[in-house]
Amino acid sequence: MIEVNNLHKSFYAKKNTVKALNGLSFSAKNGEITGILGPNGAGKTTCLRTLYGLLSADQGFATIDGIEVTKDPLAARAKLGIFPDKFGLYERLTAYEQIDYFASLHGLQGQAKRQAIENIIADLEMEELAYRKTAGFSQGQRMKVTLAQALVHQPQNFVLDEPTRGLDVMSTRILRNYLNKFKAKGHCILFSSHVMQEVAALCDRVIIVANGKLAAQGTPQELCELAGEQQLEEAFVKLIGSDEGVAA
Ligand SMILES: Nc1ncnc2c1ncn2[C@@H]1O[C@H](COP(=O)(O)OP(=O)(O)OP(=O)(O)O)[C@@H](O)[C@H]1O
Repeated sequence: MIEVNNLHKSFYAKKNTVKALNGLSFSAKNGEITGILGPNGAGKTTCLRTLYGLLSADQGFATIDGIEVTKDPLAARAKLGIFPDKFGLYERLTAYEQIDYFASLHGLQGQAKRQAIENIIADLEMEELAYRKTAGFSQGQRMKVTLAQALVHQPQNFVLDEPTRGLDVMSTRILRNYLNKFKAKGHCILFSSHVMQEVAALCDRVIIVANGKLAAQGTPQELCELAGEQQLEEAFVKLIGSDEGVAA
């Protein structure tokens, strides 16, 4: 379970200050896929970076399975898989070596590590990719390696930032199927998006963020009812009070 409590974060430039988070609070439960939906610049990535421990909030806190991220970052990260917005692969490594590296960073060793790597490779049906260097991999292949390295330590919680950006239909379907399988095992999944169809198709609950704070939350159907609209896109525009930065 992931909880975000009254997060505030400002970025200071020479002439102006950007308030990226302005008192954002929500929770994402086990056995559910929760989507953070918001227009460009709403604060989604800033919120996720705070969860990973890459940014520290000016005020408020985030917890992963009850562990406060800033108080015990290593323990919190052990319970978290991260799928970042850019796939940073080490192109001279094979897919196996890449996954092995992340498994080691999470403290896995020896036979337990080998077993964990083999399990995730089998789970993602990437046996044919495993011993190839990742240089030249397609976006879909890179996505699989990124998923494998995020989940090799079998975290309870999985956070993804704009996971389907740049993926074709087949890769998007593979990712969605995998997230549904992961959810069925009782894991907590939180992902950010500004793509309506993706959120409507995948999410049990939606957190709508605008101007760094919660604008509304609920199931896609509840949000439509709240806004008196049939489509999530229309409901979203009504609930944030603008259509700026919205992607269909
Ligand atoms: N490192 C930074 N330095 C200065 N400003 C930043 C920094 N990171 C984010 N911001 C600003 O904070 C605000 C929120 O940005 P953030 O990336 O969290 O939004 P987002 O909802 O993820 O947007 P998008 O959908 O476009 O990715 C934006 O105005 C952005 O320009």
